[in-house]
Amino acid sequence: MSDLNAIRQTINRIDGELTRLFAERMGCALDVARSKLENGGAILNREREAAIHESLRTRFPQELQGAGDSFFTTLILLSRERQYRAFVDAGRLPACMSALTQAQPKDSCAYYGSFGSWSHQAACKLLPQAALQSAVDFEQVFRLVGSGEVDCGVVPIENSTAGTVREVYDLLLRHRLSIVEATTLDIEYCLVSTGSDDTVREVYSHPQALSQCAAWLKERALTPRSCSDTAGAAALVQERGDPGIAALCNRFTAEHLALPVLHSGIRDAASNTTRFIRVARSPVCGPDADTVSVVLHTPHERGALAFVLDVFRDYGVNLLKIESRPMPESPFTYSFYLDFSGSLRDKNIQAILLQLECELPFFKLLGNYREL
Ligand SMILES: C=C(O[C@@H]1C=C(C(=O)O)C=C[C@H]1O)C(=O)O
Repeated sequence: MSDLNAIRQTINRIDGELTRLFAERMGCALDVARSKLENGGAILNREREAAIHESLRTRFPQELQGAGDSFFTTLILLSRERQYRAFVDAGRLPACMSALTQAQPKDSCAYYGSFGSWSHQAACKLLPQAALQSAVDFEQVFRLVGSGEVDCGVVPIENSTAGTVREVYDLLLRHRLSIVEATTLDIEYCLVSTGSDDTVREVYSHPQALSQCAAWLKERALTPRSCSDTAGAAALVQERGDPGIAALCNRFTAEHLALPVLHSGIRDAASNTTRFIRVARSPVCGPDADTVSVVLHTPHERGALAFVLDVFRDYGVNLLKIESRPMPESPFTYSFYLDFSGSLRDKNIQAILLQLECELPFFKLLGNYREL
């Protein structure tokens, strides 16, 4: 036991020396940052880092080379993070913030689906005063906003039961739109039909709605049939007047079309919510914005994603979501979509954006917004 105490005392002494050396090295990093600010130059210098690693590797005993390399990788990462903070303190803001606008019009808004769809409901909640316009698919919402025909658009991005709306993520990457607001709706469905429980065999709705009620439908041996959106499905049921078919739609649509409701409150999970985003042509950073969304590519090398996660840990930023999508033009490589807590007004967030923007092969700010 006394041996253990003695060893721990030695460890404490070493930690003390390391602490002093660490602070001294970080001070040097700050001096380097000041020099780079004065004379120009990027913070990341891969050649210099490779040379440091190379020269130190041979100085570690064989069995410590891997750990030693990781130790210096972390040390140098902390040194660069210190420098990005110094850059931000000196007024160097990330390029992705240059497009930020204070306010933008929101008089007109396109939403996905027919009148009465969940996206329509979300648009009514976010913009009760705006002139709303229906769009046949997600892409059309993005096109209407991008071309300036409408000020903004509302689309679903994620459901707590069925998961991510993948097409919307892909559109966010392809189009130059920003997320400016988000909201969640509690989702449950009505089964509407001109027939009855005895006659209905097929149920029409949007694939997401069908998947959120898949068990309910299966239990009753009802065949799911996909169509463009929930409100469109209800309109189809009304048009056809076929007692063999029904639709899953929201109560607003059922009442609007005055369709008989055979069942209500339908959803497989006890809680079922969908998040919607409002997209516009330029990013904003309102005083109450608390969520940042970005999309990035990492190099195809060992530890590339771990680097991104380490950066978030080091800056003390809380990651809310990470989603990956394949990049069809380069098979088996991925775009990563990250949501995290924070505001672009915060210097810590500015520094993390500056670092990711400078150090990754691709980085795009998708928006800074608040969930209403
Ligand atoms: C300190 C510098 O900046 C960065 C950090 C390094 C480090 O901490 O050793 C090395 C190279 C750069 O990526 C530098 O350029 O020397």
